[in-house]
Amino acid sequence: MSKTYGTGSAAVPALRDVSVEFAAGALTAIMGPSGSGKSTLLQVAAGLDRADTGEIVVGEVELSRLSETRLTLLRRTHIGFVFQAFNLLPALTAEQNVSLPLRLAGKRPGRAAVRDVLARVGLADRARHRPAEMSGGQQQRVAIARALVTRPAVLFADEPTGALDSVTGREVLVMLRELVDRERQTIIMVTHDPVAASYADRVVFFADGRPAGELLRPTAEAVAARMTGSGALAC
Ligand SMILES: Nc1ncnc2c1ncn2[C@@H]1O[C@H](COP(=O)(O)OP(=O)(O)OP(=O)(O)O)[C@@H](O)[C@H]1O
Repeated sequence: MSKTYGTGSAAVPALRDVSVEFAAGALTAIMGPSGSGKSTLLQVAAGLDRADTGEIVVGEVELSRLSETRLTLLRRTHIGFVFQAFNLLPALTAEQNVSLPLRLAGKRPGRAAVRDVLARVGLADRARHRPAEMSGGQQQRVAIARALVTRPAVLFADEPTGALDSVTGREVLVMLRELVDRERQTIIMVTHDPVAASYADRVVFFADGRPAGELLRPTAEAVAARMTGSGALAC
């Protein structure tokens, strides 16, 4: 797929003839310098934005042929998205924030299902708390629970630990890893942090709007070496 922002002399090619696959049931990290196209890839792959050319296939469904209405429906049911800024509604409790996607999809959220997903992210005892009453790590876990409540095929996460200190960030990463190991949840995560990337099964490096190498079963050291250029032989 390709994606260019703007036109004429203001055109910025963000993705250039990208061809990349992400395995189901695995945690994949995407890394690369600022402006290399990571967020654009995530937005396009999640159906939040459209590619100019090419195909995006999630499971069996090809997104680029879908109408806006069908794409919105598919996003609500098959795709979860977590952002760096947790984007929770401050007036709502954890439970109410988590049930929001079900309400938007016109479903009546069952309390048991909502409690279950909060338990899966380790927040069974925080259901009645509002975001301001929780730590950053807990708020991000509520955001992840909200993304998981529709049981999406893919969870996309754009720098999910970017706003967290290293200890709470670690808790979120352990939880993402457990979702993959225990439930075979498919997760695709953009990160700048080699430690965060080391929780992944595979790291795909982006440069100038294209994949530029990968590491399997990465260690933080190997990722850092690859990013500074000294690990060119490692990928
Ligand atoms: N809405 C937009 N309008 C115009 N150009 C954009 C827009 N969004 C991104 N770009 C440009 O597209 C290119 C890729 O941006 P993108 O945000 O995907 O990179 P990134 O790798 O996620 O960067 P970062 O690590 O800084 O978040 C950059 O040159 C950026 O300036």
